[in-house]
Amino acid sequence: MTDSQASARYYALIPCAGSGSRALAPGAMAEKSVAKQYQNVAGQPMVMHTLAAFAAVPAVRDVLVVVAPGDDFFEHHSAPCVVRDCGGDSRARSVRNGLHDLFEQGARGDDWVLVHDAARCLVTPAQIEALIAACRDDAVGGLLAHRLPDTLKQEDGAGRVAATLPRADKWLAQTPQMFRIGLLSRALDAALASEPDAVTDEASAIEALGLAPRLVPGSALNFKVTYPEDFALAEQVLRGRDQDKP
Ligand SMILES: Nc1ccn([C@@H]2O[C@H](COP(=O)(O)OP(=O)(O)OP(=O)(O)O)[C@@H](O)[C@H]2O)c(=O)n1
Ligand SMILES: C[C@](O)(CO)[C@H](O)COP(=O)(O)O
Repeated sequence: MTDSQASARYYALIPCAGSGSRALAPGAMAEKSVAKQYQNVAGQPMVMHTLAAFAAVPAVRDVLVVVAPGDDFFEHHSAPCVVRDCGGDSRARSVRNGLHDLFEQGARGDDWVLVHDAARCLVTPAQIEALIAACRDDAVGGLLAHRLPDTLKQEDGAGRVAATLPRADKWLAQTPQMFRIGLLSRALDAALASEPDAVTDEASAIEALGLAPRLVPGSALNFKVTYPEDFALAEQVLRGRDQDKP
């Protein structure tokens, strides 16, 4: 093990500044709805489950949650994290702003950051630890991902199938995504300056530098709560885990 591997520090950064527009029930008004990540799932606001998973990973020294400007949720909820209201108008901008904050807190460029969606509340400590174990000696870093389980269709633009695509090499990107803070910060700055709409996750910014992040098998259950029906599924999984506890 090199000196830098031995002294590596791991931060978690949780982008939590979205609104969850796709999660609204039909007819619901966005301005009257609680943001998706704060809705109750299995007895707690969704983000609290996410934070509990990271709090159970001893390697993670600090968790930074990036919320939208003016968001006062954490003034009423106590959680083991630092909260900054530097969220941006896209996920990538929220993450980039959070990385700047980590530097201000004393993080170094060669420290690792695990970026994880607040809305991916089913992640487990074991999955986070598996990602760290797989990437800690990697020159680039990597992400949890899930092999595509279904046949993949391309649409013709009119609601019909244009083609069936090969899927053996296709994965669904999940989070956490783990990269060195300095590298990720440079990658996001460059991606946001050139193709801001294409940078939907951290790995895509790293890929744009010509690097190949490692794919680490996650789980179908580490899904992002995105659509209205996802809440019930997340609730069932979390309640099932509670029942399994001794
Ligand atoms: N400007 C934004 C947009 C999203 N996120 C966060 O990024 C994660 C993944 O985003 P997703 O859930 O896909 O996006 P939302 O914007 O919340 O939902 P939607 O696209 O349906 O409006 C979420 O934890 C969300 O809070 C963020 O921090 N800043
Ligand atoms: C980062 C991400 O969770 C990977 O699947 C996802 O891309 C975030 O959601 P979005 O809809 O792209 O904002």
